[in-house]
This record gives sequence, structure tokens and C-alpha cells, in this order.
Amino acid sequence: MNCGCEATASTGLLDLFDARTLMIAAATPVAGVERLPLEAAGGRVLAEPVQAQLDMPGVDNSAMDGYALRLADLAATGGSLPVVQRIPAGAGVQCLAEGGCARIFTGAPLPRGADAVVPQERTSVDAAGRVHFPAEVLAGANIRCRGEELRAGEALLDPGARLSPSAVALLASQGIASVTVRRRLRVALISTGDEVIEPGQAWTPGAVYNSNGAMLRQLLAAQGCECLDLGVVVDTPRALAQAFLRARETADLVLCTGGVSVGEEDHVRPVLETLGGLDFHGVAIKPGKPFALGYLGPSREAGTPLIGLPGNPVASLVGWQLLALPFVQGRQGRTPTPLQAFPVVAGFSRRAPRGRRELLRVVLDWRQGRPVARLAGGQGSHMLGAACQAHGYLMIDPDTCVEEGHAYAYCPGAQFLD
Ligand SMILES: Nc1nc2c(c(=O)[nH]1)N[C@H]1C(S)=C(S)[C@@H](COP(=O)(O)OP(=O)(O)OC[C@H]3O[C@@H](n4cnc5c(N)ncnc54)[C@H](O)[C@@H]3O)O[C@H]1N2
Ligand code: MOO
Repeated sequence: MNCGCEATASTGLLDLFDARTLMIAAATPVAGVERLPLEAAGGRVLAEPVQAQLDMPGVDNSAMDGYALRLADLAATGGSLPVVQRIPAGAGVQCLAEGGCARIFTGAPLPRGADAVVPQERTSVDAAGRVHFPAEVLAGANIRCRGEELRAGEALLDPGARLSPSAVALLASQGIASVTVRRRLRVALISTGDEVIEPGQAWTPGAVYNSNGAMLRQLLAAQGCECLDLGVVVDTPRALAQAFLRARETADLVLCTGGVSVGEEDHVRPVLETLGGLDFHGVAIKPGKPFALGYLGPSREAGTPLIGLPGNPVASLVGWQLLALPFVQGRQGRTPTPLQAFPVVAGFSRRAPRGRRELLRVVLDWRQGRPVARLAGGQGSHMLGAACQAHGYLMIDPDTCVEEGHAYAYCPGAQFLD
């Protein structure tokens, strides 16, 4: 792929942000939509623009439990009014009788003629039942005006939005009962490695349980993808080629883990080059360096994209979060989310790795009112424990030593589950 991005001369690896740009550019959305009942569409990607059906709020209404009044009546009576009406939520729109106030509740329609609501705790009621108001009541106080949030016909949600619980709530608040969403992305998952066995199988020395498969199935499900799990494939070019061809038949994306590095037992790259092509291989991040994007088939356009994630479990996780996820989202027709990061002070010092941006798994502690990052545990790319404890990553630029008390870019982990 000719993108104008260059691998760093010294390492031959792509910069993380250049690699993300390539992933997003390569992620063509899949065709195919379906109409679903609103709640079944939760987590899916909207395929159509949705407009507001109603003004929001639909009528002027009270923001408080209290009394609705006409300011001119209050001025004329010297600060107290009799209660002449009672308006609960769900009542129709009424007119406020002159010279009195209305007992009103949160969300109830404001009576015509009223121009303020006073919360009940700012009032007192005398023995005769007159309500006494504070000296200053502002026009419009505690009134939620019709259409102040939205007017009917205005854009509610754009295509490409993921239907989060709040987006479902927004649609429900408009009375919308069904929506058109993109079909689910079909992702074929292949775990490679002679040593890799599934949980439940008997362990023998040298065997490694397939944690990547378990993790990626969860991560794919969290993105609303359909996972076609092809299980564990042994480290031979022939077995891998067979698995790739099978995956290609039905998937919108092939995701494999392991065998993507440079040893002679690592067959992903050569097999990919034989059955299709390679877009790039190797990103200047730690963990996650041996990451590959390519395609299976005659051309990128006619082929099926393939992402090779490293075998080391934390490298696989980081490769998914920083690179594969924006691709999956783009292929789902989602508007890609920029990487969220903000400065956080390091509570430790550490030597830098050469030529790679490091993603340290950290926990945030609060010290004197500000967050301070500490290492969540061992930082080896095979050490899942720290990845599991971490709140996020402290992202350290290549060749930069971490100095205690200095601030670095912190990427919250929760963003990768959105
Ligand atoms: N000479 C070099 N060796 C390595 C390099 C390099 O640049 N030159 N890169 C290292 C880095 S960085 C990483 S990360 C790993 C990744 O290598 P692979 O993607 O080829 O992965 P494997 O060699 O197949 O496995 C690595 C490691 O991960 C375990 N593994 C594999 N699959 C799974 C799975 N499904 N679940 C859990 N664990 C898995 C595997 O047993 C190995 O321990 O390469 C370095 N080497
Ligand atoms: O990318 Mo590897 O993850 O440094 O071990």
C-alpha cells in the first residue's frame, strides 16, 4: 500500500500513528443492512441518518416539584398566592387561573400563562393554604422549554454511530421502535502454534493454553462481531494455507495470532504473500511489534483482509486495541474513534526500549488530588496479569526514558471496549 508513510530508517518498523492511519484507510465498510427492533440493535452500527420525530421536550414543563406562577400576579399580591390547580406529570396542558399558583411536579406540563416555577423548598405554606415565595423569582426559572434540546426534523444520530445504551435511550425517547443497522461483521479467528492447546485439554511441559483465542472471542463479541473460530492450526505453511483459504470463504476479515514474527516457524507472512499480499509488517511499539496487515485473494479490493497479531498475549491485546480495532470499526461502517490520551505523571522511572513506542501497563493512584501512574506489574509481553490489573497505558515515545514526576500520555483502557 503506497501511503506516503515510511518505516523508521533505523528499525524498519512503521510508526504507530502511521500504522493506525493505514488501518483506517484500508477498512472499507461491508455492504448489507438489516432492520431491527430498537433493543435488538443495541451495540450495532447505524446505517441510516435518524431525525428527531418530536420536539424535545415536547411541551414546556417543570424541572422541579414546586409551584408554577405568573410573575405579574406575584408582584400584584406582594409575594404570596393561593393554590388553584394541581398538575401532576402526565396531565394535559392547562391554563393557569389568574391570581393563583399551580402545585406542579417535575416533568408536568407548564400551565399556559405561567412564567416561572419555584421549588417547594424555597416556599412556605401558611395556615390559610397560601404559598409564600422568595423575594426574587426570575422569569423562566425551572422551566424546560419545548424544543430546547431538539426540534422535530433535526439530526438525531448520524450513520456510523454505534448504538450505545445512551443512543438506544435517545431513540427510545423519540418513540422510535426500529432502526436500520449494518449487518454484523464476520471475523474468522485462527490461533497458530504447535504448542497451543485449548483450556480443558491436559497440560504437558511446553504446552501453552490458548489465551489469545479466549481473549479475542470476547473482544470480537464486545464489538458486535460474529466470530467464526477455526481453532488452533499447527505451524506448517500447508496447514496455515488451508486455514486461510477456509477462512476466506465466509469471512469479512481473517484475524490470526502467533507465527507473525521472523523465525522459520513463523509462517503467517510467507503464506500471506503466497495467497494474497502484504500491506505492512512490523510496527514500532512494545509490545505488539510483529503486527501484519494484508489480504487473501487476487487483489486488495477483491480479497479478504487479514490481520496477523503477535502470539505473545499482551502483544496480541495491544495490537488489537491500537490497530485491529480501528480497522474492525471501519469495516463495520463505524466512524473511527481517535485515540484518547491525556497527560498523567509517572510515579516511577524506567529505561526506554530502543526505537519503539512503549505501552506500559499502569494503574492510576490518586496522590494529593491528582492521578499518578504506577506499573501494574511485570511488563513482559507474555505477562497477562499486569494487563489485567491495568487501568490503561502510559505511552512513552521511542527512545525516551521515563522520569518519575514527569507527565506522559496516558491512554485509558476503557476506550477500547467502546
Ligand atoms: N528474532 C526475533 N524474534 C522475535 C522477534 C523479533 O523481532 N526477532 N519479535 C519478538 C516479539 S516482539 C514478539 S511479540 C514475538 C511474537 O512472535 P509471533 O507472533 O511469531 O508469535 P509466536 O512465536 O508464535 O509466539 C510467541 C509467544 O506467544 C505464545 N502464544 C502463541 N500463540 C498463543 C495463544 N494463542 N495463546 C497464548 N499464547 C500464545 C507462544 O507460545 C510464544 O510464547 O516474537 C518475538 N521473537
Ligand atoms: O512486540 Mo513483542 O510484544 O515486544 O514482545
